[in-house]
Amino acid sequence: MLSRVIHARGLARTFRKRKEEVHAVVGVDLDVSAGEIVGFLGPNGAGKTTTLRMLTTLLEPTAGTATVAGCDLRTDPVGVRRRIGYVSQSGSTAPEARAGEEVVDHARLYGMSTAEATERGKQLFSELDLDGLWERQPKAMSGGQRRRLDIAVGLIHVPELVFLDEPTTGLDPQARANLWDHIRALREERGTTVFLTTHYLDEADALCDRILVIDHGSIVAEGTPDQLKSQVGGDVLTVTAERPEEAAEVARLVGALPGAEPPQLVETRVIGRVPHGGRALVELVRALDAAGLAVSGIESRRPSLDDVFLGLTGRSLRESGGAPAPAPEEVPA
Ligand SMILES: Nc1ncnc2c1ncn2[C@@H]1O[C@H](COP(=O)(O)OP(=O)(O)OP(=O)(O)O)[C@@H](O)[C@H]1O
Repeated sequence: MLSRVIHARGLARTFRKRKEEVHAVVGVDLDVSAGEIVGFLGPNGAGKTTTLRMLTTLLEPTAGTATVAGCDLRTDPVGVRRRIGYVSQSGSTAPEARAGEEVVDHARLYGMSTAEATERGKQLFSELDLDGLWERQPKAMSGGQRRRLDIAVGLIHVPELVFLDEPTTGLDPQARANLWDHIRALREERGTTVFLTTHYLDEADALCDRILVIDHGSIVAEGTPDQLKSQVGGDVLTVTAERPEEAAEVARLVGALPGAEPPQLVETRVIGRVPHGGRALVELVRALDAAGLAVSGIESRRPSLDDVFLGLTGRSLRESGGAPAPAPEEVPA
């Protein structure tokens, strides 16, 4: 069995603001194995950053226990800090400093010599596509370069586990995909364990081996992206009636498909859930034909992580600032 790099039980944090109590995290259990890339997904205010700040010793839990990188969070926070890297949402580099100096200064805090830190820093710059930027000030870098510099700072002391808080927020799609490659390379080439928070469903889907979904301070689901999607069950069927007055009849036929759940009708669009999209499509086309009903579009798609999220939290991640789910394939009728 792979060794466990994070093992947390009942981790909780309550904030007290004047007389009000905010239960930001209420009893989180989580396990992360060595070499995993785990995504921590949740809407705004769900408790992601608070959990991360507890696991990285920046915030004391109100309750619960955890070992992180083999050290107890409460009794050996210094041991935890030595073994982990943490890249916060805002990053940690001063805009006026020289990039290389920032990295070396950070390494010196961990007891590395300047020579050792420079060598390792230059190697990291090369791995993270920052060649030629050693003397550059962060304020004169692109958003993607600055984010990769934050990651270089977080990795300079060769941590076995790195926490990334929303690593790609604010980056353009190309810079995001580029950073995903670098995060994958960390695991492939160094065996680094990565625990990251994200708002982006496509990021969690493309990058993470496993996803934990947090809402209102508790973990409400976990699994591989495919496992989570299969929890929703079946396929999503969308049919658009050509004539508005026939939409209700189209909905009736969709609802009558074997194993179908009652469909939703949104203007002329009928959205249903069926156990097997492919089979249902064939039956539906026949039934529509026999009833003389015209449709302008008909599609079947696998549930997206957004469908999972909607089912679990009653909110769409898209509404809470996430990226749109990939577009479904349209099958012209
Ligand atoms: N220092 C604090 N004092 C009081 N309440 C806080 C504090 N920090 C966080 N909270 C509250 O705790 C809850 C969880 O916040 P947290 O930042 O962990 O959420 P999040 O999932 O990281 O959100 P986001 O995606 O917006 O970053 C929120 O209701 C937030 O307002």
